[in-house]
Amino acid sequence: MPAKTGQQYIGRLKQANNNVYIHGERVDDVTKHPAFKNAIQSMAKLYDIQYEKPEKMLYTSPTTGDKVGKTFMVPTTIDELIERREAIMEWQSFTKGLMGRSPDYLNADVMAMGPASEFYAEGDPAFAENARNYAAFARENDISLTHTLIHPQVNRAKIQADQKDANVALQVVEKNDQGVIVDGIRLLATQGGITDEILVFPSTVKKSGELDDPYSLAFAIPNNTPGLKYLSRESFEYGENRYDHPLSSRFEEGDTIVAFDHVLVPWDRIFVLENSSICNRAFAETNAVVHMTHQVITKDIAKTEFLLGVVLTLMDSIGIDGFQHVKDKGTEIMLTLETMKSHLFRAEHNAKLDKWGMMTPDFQALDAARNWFPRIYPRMAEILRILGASGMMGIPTHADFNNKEIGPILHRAMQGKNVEGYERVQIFRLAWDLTMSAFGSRQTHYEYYFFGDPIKMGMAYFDKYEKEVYKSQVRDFLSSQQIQQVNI
Ligand SMILES: Cc1cc2nc3c(=O)[nH]c(=O)nc-3n(C[C@H](O)[C@H](O)[C@H](O)COP(=O)(O)OP(=O)(O)OC[C@H]3O[C@@H](n4cnc5c(N)ncnc54)[C@H](O)[C@@H]3O)c2cc1C
Repeated sequence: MPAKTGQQYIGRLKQANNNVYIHGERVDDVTKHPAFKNAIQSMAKLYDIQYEKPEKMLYTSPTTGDKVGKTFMVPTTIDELIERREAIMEWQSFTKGLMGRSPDYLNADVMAMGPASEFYAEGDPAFAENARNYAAFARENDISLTHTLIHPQVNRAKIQADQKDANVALQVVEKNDQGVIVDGIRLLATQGGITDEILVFPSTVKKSGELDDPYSLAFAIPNNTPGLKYLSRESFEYGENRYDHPLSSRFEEGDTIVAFDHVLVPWDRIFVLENSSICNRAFAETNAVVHMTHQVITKDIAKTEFLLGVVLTLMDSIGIDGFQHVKDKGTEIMLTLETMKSHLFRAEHNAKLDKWGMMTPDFQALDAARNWFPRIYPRMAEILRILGASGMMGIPTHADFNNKEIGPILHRAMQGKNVEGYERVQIFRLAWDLTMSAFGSRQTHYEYYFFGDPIKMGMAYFDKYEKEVYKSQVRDFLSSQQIQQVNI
C-alpha cells in the first residue's frame, strides 16, 4: 500500500475507535473531540504533504515498488541520508518543531529495526524475524506510532521489583499459545490514542540485572487492542481561534498514561521478552538512537529558526532591537542555531556505513547536540519572555478587538513601532503561546526531558567521553618543561 493521505489517517482513527479517556469520560471519536481534533488535523496535513511534494517525501519501496514515505527509507549513502533529513525537515517546517512526536521520530526507530533485526535474535531468532517484518509492515502501511518507555514515578529510590506495589509497572503475567499477556502502567505516551499503534520499548537504564527482567519488554500492538487504555491529561488547547492561540490550536499533541489491562501481545509482535540486558543495549546497538537523534536535531533546528524569527519580529515591533543587551540576547539564539546546524553538518558528512549496512551519522556530533539542546532551550524561552516583558501579558483577544466599544481603544493602546495594535498583539500572542501558555511551558518541559533526564544523560556522556587524549596532552606538556624536581 502506498504512503497514506491525511484523510486515510483520519479514517483509520475513526475505524479503530481507540480507548481514549479525558476529563473522566471515554472519547467517542477523537477526530471530532475538541482536545484532539486539531492535532489530528495537523498530523493529517503532514501525511498530505507527502503527496504535495512526492519528490521530496516519497520513495520506491524496496519490496513492493509502491511509493512509500521517505522517513522510512534506509539510507545507504550520505546523499540518501541527507535526502531523508530533507524529508524530515519538510515536516518540521510545517510544525515549526512543535510536534515532538510527528511520525518521522518513531519512523526512524522502526526503520532501524529492519536492517538491524538480527540484534533481536539474541533473545530468540523469531524476535529478529518479528523486527524485520514489523519494519516492513510499518513502512508499507505508513503506520503512525506513539511510544512508551518509562515506569510510573512511585519511588525512584527503589528498583521496580522492590516497589511497594511492584505490579504497577507493565510486566508479563502470562504466556500462552497466542502470545504474552501483559498488565500494568507505562508513561508517558505523547499522542497516545491518536496514532495507529503503540511501540513499547524499555528505557535504557535497567541496572538491576535479572530483577529488572520481568519489566524488560519490547513490542508493538494496535492502539485498539482490547484492554489498552489511554488516559489523557487535560488539553492545553483553550480554543480554536488561531489569533488567540496560534500554536496550541494547531500543535497540542497531548500526553497520556498508558494502562494495559491484561493485554494480549501476539508472539509475532514481540521483539524483546524479559531480558534487561538486551533492552539496555537495543537502541545503541541497532543504531536506532543515532537515526532518532538525527531526526530530533533536525526538529531542534526548525524550532530554533522559528523561535529566532519570533524574537526578531517581537524586538522589531516595539523598537528594542537597537539596545545592547537585547542584541546580545538575540545573538545567544543565533549562536545556538548556527551551532546546531554545524553539529548536523558534521554528523551527516562524517557518516559511515554501520555493520547493518545503514549509512549512520556521526553520533559524536549528534550526541553533543542532544545533550546540549535541553540545557539551552529553557534559556531561549526565557529570552523571549524577558524581551516581551509586559507585552506577554497585555494580550487582548480577537473578540476584544472586535468589540465596538473597547476594540478601538485596544487598537490604539497596543500599537507598536510600525504596526497597529491588532498586529502587535498577534506577535505577542504568538510569543506567549510559544513560551508561556500551558502549551508553551509544556514545550520547555518537553525539550528538557526529551531524551530523558538531562542530568543522568550528562553523567553518562561524561563517563563515556574519550578523556585520556586530553589528559595525556597535559601530561606531555608538563613533562616537556623539564623542571627539576625539588628535593624536600
Ligand atoms: C512533555 C513530555 C512528553 C513526554 N513524552 C514521552 C513519550 O512520548 N514517550 C515516552 O516514553 N516518554 C515520554 N516522556 C517521558 C520522558 O522520557 C521522561 O520524563 C524522562 O525520561 C525523565 O523520566 P521521569 O519523568 O520518570 O523522571 P524521574 O526519573 O522520575 O526523575 C524526576 C527527578 O528526580 C531526579 N532523579 C530520579 N532518579 C534519580 C537518581 N537515581 N539519581 C539522581 N536524581 C534522580 C531526576 O533528575 C529528576 O529531576 C515525556 C515527558 C514529558 C515531560
